[in-house]
Amino acid sequence: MKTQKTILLVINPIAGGTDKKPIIKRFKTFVTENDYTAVVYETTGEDDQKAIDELVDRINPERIFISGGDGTIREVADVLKEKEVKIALLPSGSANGLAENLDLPEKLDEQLKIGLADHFMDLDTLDVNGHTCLHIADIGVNAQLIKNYEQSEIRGKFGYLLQAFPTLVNSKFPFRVALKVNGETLEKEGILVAIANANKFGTGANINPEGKMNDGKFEVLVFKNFSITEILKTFYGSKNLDPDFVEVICCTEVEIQTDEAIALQVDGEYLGEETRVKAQMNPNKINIAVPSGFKL
Ligand SMILES: Nc1ncnc2c1ncn2[C@@H]1O[C@H](COP(=O)(O)OP(=O)(O)OP(=O)(O)O)[C@@H](O)[C@H]1O
Repeated sequence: MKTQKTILLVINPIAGGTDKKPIIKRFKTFVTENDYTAVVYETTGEDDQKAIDELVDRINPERIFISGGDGTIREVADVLKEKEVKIALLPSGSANGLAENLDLPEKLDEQLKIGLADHFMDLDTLDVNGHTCLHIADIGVNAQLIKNYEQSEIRGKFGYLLQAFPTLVNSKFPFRVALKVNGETLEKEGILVAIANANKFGTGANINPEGKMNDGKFEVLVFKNFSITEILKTFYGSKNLDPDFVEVICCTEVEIQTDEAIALQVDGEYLGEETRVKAQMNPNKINIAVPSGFKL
C-alpha cells in the first residue's frame, strides 16, 4: 500500500480577528482530494513552538501551510531553522507583509494551489537582536506606532494608525544614530531606521524598491526628519519611496547604536526599547511557495 504524504496546517485562530473554520475545512478537503493526509495544528499562544517542533518531528510533513499574520509565520520559521521543510502561506492576519511581498492572490483556493505546486523561492532570513526577521524590522516612529497599536487592543487594518501622529510629534524623534556598516561608522539623524529584506510593507507601500528577498543581502534605510506625516504615508499609504527623505545602504550586517533607547519592531511585533540593534543574515534560508510567474 502506498503511504500518503502529510501536509500540516499551522493556523492561528485569533489572527486578524476572523473565523478560521472555513479555512480549516477547505484545507482539509483540498489536501485530501490531492492524495495527501491533512493534519491541523491550531496555535494556543502558549508554548506553540515546542508543540510544533515535536509535531513536525513526529509526522514529518512534506510541507507546512501557515495561516495567520506575520507573527505566526515568524514563529513557525523559527522552529524550522534546522529542518528542511517547504512552507506555503494562507494569509489571514491583520498584517500580512510577507504575503504582500510574494504577490500571493487573495482567494483561498488559489493560495492552496500555489501551496501544492512546485514553485519555490529560497527566502533570506535575518537575525535582529536574536529574533528571526522575514521582511522588515525598524526602530523609531513606526515601531512606536506599533507599540501604541498593540496597547490599544484594537485589531484590524493599520490605516487608522495614522491618526496617532499627535502622540508622536512631541516624542524623542528625531534621534541620533551611529551605524557600523560595510567597515565604516556613519553618524546620522533620523526618525526611523529600517532593516529591510523585502520591498513592501503589509499595506503594499514599496519602501525598499531595490530589495530582493533571496540575494543574501538586506538594506538599511535611514528616514531623515523630513516630515513624520510624509514618512508614515510612505509606510502605510500606497506611495513609493521618496529618495529626498531616505538614505539606503545595502549590506549583510549592521550595528545600530542610539544615545536614547528607541522602540524596536520586527515583522510587525513590538519588542521593547533598545539602544543597540544588531542585524545580520542568517545562514538558513526558507523554502517558500510562490506564484508561478513570481519575479523579484
Ligand atoms: N489561540 C491563541 N490565543 C491568543 N493568542 C494567540 C493564539 N495563537 C497565537 N496567538 C498569538 O498571536 C500572535 C501572532 O499573531 P499574528 O501576527 O499571526 O496575527 P495578526 O492578527 O496579524 O496579529 P496582530 O494583530 O498582532 O498583527 C502571537 O503573539 C501569538 O502568541
